[in-house]
Amino acid sequence: MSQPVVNIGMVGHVDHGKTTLVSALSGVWSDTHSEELKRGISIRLGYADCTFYKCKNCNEPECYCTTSKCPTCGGDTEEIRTISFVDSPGHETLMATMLSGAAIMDGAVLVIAANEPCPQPQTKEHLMALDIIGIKNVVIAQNKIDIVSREDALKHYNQIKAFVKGTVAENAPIVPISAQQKVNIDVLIKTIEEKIPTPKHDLDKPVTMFVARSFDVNRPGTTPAKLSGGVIGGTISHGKLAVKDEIEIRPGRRVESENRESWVPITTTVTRLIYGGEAVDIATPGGLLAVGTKLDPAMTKSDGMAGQVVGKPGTLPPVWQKFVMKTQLLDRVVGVSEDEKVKPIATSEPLMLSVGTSMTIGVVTSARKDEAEVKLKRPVCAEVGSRIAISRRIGARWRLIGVGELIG
Ligand SMILES: Nc1nc2c(ncn2[C@@H]2O[C@H](COP(=O)(O)OP(=O)(O)OP(=O)(O)O)[C@@H](O)[C@H]2O)c(=O)[nH]1
Repeated sequence: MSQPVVNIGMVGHVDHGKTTLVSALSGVWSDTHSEELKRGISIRLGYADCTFYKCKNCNEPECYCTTSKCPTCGGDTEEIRTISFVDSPGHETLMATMLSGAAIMDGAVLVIAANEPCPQPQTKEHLMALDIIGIKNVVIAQNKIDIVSREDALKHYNQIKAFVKGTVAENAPIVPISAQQKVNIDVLIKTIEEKIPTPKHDLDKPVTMFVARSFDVNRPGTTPAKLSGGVIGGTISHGKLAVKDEIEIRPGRRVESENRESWVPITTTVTRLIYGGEAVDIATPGGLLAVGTKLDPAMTKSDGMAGQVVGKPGTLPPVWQKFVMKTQLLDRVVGVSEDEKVKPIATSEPLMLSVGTSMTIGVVTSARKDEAEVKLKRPVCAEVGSRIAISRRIGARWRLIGVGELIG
């Protein structure tokens, strides 16, 4: 397997088949967290790498697969590219996790099960999140066609068409599949190849990596072999990282002294770089990377470092404890059964802000017409101009209400 070059998100309503599809494409379960197995829903972001191949013999019709020998004719294939799938949870309470995953997606597969009317609430909410974060390359997988009649599948297809009208997915191709029975997976691969290109990466800029997960080395089954020390997982957005590099992690760790808190950047050394279980000496953008470090595993366990940003010392963007953002609110709150109107942002209200892979609560200290000043519970490391997904607590849940831009 070569190094992955693109991250593709699996998004959509709970139980519509995202994890099953990642498994059908990659041959592995993207997440085997014990709590998730018990509850039967994805709780954290799942990851899996998958190499796509094209058969050299079966040209009519073109044959795509995930194995180096063609499953149809047994002939040789050529490798196209390796993809990292980011499997997001579809449950409504886990929207923040979905948003932090969306920050590292270059494109997305919106999975919509054909045996339920479309749209379901998180089908809407996830599509809106892609729109807000600016993910334009979307493919729709109309899943579970094995359990509906042809007539119902067509009716459902038309529901999808009506639902995506006027959204970022208006022209997204819709591929009917069965992830469980592995039907039409080759067509889905071909469509992903056509619709979700590899982004252009700048290798000359100083390296920036967004941390989406982190582990201690003791988590069974998931930590690549031969790693010691704390492991951070995420994606490089530009630049390169090499084994033995000195790195800085920001905002870093919280320090409290004389009742005042501050955040101190962490420095450490890269000991291993691993893509999909394989060690490399140099890591480049695209794909999900595990970085072995000399950090104390207690710091990295249970996603403790998620939301941090990694770079060479002295090169990372500023850390903000408060900032002003330009805001643009949605007309209606999506993701609830009855859409309701979005009220303006008010002074003193808490908002959940997703900036890159970081999620933080920001209390509004001043609300103006299209701007809000917020004081953050946890600081973020971000460039001026970064996009911010804004959620508000409505009932018992955080709901996406708009998008912001960090202006200073
Ligand atoms: N009949 C049928 N069942 C499917 C298909 N794909 C998935 N399923 C089943 O649907 C259920 C949910 O599948 P998951 O892959 O866990 O769904 P998910 O979207 O990842 O769920 P969350 O991550 O919790 O939101 C499981 O019982 C799967 O076996 C399919 O193509 N056909």
